[in-house]
Amino acid sequence: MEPIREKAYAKVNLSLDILGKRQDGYHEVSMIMQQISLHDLIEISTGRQPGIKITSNKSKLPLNKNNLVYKAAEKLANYHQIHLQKESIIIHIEKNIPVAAGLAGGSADAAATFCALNRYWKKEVAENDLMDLGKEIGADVPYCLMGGTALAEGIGEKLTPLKVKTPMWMVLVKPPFSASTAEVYKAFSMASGNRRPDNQKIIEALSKGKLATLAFFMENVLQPVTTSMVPEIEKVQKKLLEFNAFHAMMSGSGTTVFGLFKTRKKAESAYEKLRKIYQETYIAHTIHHR
Ligand SMILES: C[C@](O)(CO)[C@H](O)COP(=O)(O)OP(=O)(O)OC[C@H]1O[C@@H](n2ccc(N)nc2=O)[C@H](O)[C@@H]1O
Ligand SMILES: Nc1ncnc2c1ncn2[C@@H]1O[C@H](COP(=O)(O)OP(=O)(O)OP(=O)(O)O)[C@@H](O)[C@H]1O
Repeated sequence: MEPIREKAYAKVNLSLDILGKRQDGYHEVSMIMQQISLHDLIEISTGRQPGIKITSNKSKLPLNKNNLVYKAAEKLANYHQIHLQKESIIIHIEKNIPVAAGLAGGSADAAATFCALNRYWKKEVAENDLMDLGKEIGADVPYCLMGGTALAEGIGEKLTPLKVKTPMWMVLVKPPFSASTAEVYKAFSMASGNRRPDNQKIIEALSKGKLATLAFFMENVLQPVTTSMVPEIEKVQKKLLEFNAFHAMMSGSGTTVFGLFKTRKKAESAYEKLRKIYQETYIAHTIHHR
């Protein structure tokens, strides 16, 4: 049988606002999510030994139960009442998305695993049920299942798809330091007075293709928090702007910074310069389903 392949696309946060903290420690957010062409590849094939085996081209990735792909397989098997120990499946993760970078690489892999395994087992799951299973794995997983451009509220699971008039090119730079999402949220203070995004204005700007307005209202309230841990973020942002990005901002809890460009040519020119300075530099465009 031919292996089943599914692309797992990364995301960037065009905005990230925090509205409050819940009893369970999670934060109420309001953020605009954008899927991008940078992707991992999930490949399912039949193995020889019983159980699930995870392999990857990236040596540092956990290949055990801590991998979000394993958690996704476990949850989906449970839902379909399939006994994983009686299966013999190899899940290969071709990792291209930088790890612990604010680009939801692990969440995207989990979402793609759901889709690939449903095809492998020839099963279907109602969209709502799949979203609920995803939420149990991570706050970004429901969005990764939906893709495209969306407003994400609640802890990130309440999704509204958005219209975008103009696709965009971007260059992403992951400084050689990471930050833990949990630690960044923990260090955030509601009283910080950090600059906040105006999501309604961003939504309008996206639908009309008004890039200057979009740039004016984009903010990530976690950026100053992560920057205090990894000062390199500010340097990268300045470099992206110096190389003609019309806006540059940190994605998610960081540490990746992305710069938006008016043309593919401008993005390519910045990419060529930045990759000589930072090893983890990527070029991508936005992905739109509707
Ligand atoms: C930073 C973002 O990537 C922005 O899109 C997400 O908000 C985080 O999504 P994620 O990594 O899928 O998050 P999870 O794996 O569910 O949670 C990781 C940790 O981040 C914190 N967390 C996450 C989401 C949220 N709305 N509030 C939080 O406080 C919690 O401490 C949690 O223990
Ligand atoms: N399939 C996977 N891909 C990447 N990381 C994984 C995976 N499974 C588990 N992890 C672990 O999860 C942690 C976070 O990885 P991930 O790349 O998803 O972070 P992130 O891009 O910051 O996500 P987010 O933007 O959702 O906060 C890493 O420390 C890694 O060891």
